Amino acid sequence: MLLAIDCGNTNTVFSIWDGSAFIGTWRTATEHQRTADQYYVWLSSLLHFQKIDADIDEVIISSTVPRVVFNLRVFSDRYFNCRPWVVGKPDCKLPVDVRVDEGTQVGPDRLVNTVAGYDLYGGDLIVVDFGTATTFDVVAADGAYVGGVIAPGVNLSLQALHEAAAALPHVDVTKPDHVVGTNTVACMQSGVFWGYVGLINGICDQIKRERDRPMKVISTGGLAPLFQQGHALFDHFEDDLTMHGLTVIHAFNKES
Ligand SMILES: Nc1ncnc2c1ncn2[C@@H]1O[C@H](COP(=O)(O)OP(=O)(O)O)[C@@H](O)[C@H]1O
Ligand SMILES: CC(C)(COP(=O)(O)O)[C@@H](O)C(=O)NCCC(=O)O
Ligand SMILES: [K+]
Repeated sequence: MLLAIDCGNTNTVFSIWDGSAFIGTWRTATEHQRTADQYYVWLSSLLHFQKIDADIDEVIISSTVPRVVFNLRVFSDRYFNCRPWVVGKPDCKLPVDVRVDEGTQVGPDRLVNTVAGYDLYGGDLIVVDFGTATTFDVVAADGAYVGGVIAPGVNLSLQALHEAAAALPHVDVTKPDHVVGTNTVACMQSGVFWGYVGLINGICDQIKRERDRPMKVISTGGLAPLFQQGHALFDHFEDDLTMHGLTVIHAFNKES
């Protein structure tokens, strides 16, 4: 069975793929100090608790945090006796072209999202991922990754307001009832929520105009449904887009 690991700047997600379905998914905070043994204690106790009998013999990793990869490699080697595929490394091939400026290290999560989006919906896509950062990834008609947009993440924007302004509290993102807020929290929520709706609309429109063709917009990440509510911002929402992409890349590397 395949263990797929998607390590973002905030959270790391582990999923086990039995060849036709994910039999379990678990999320932990991303901490580069975590050792191989700590990962194993955490994962094996969850498997035990949920009575999942997983015979893991392959591992694939996408990590936006380079420092965690070393311990995840040791984890794969020590506990599953395998060398993991690591997206972005030369021995992990991608089924699509990457057409960006020479020397650019595209975030592996963005490449994985591209592969997943193309596999599910074909080309001419914009994939929006609400992570620590909000990324827009553009997929050409032939599936190639041709660049995108990196915007500050939703929670990051709220946190930056709180940290930079003495009188602004920490608030969670939510859809406010009105655009015009009548208290501090409502004003902040409005700025971030409606600011983001404008950002998403504006960037997707500009991309479509720049590429001069209709494109589908696919969203993923925990906060995507919040923005979808009542607004036709996205054509489709895919909860586990990155995990799907990891299984596609794994299958491609096994075949070739
Ligand atoms: N369902 C959700 N509701 C509210 N916040 C969420 C939800 N899912 C994720 N988040 C928040 O969105 C941010 C990005 O999360 P995540 O997608 O795990 O980022 P990354 O992939 O960069 O690690 C985090 O601050 C996280 O707490
Ligand atoms: C843009 C990102 C920070 C997004 O990471 P995430 O929000 O998923 O943690 C990550 O994809 C990254 O570090 N990219 C490298 C630069 C690039 O993609 O061009
Ligand atoms: K991500």
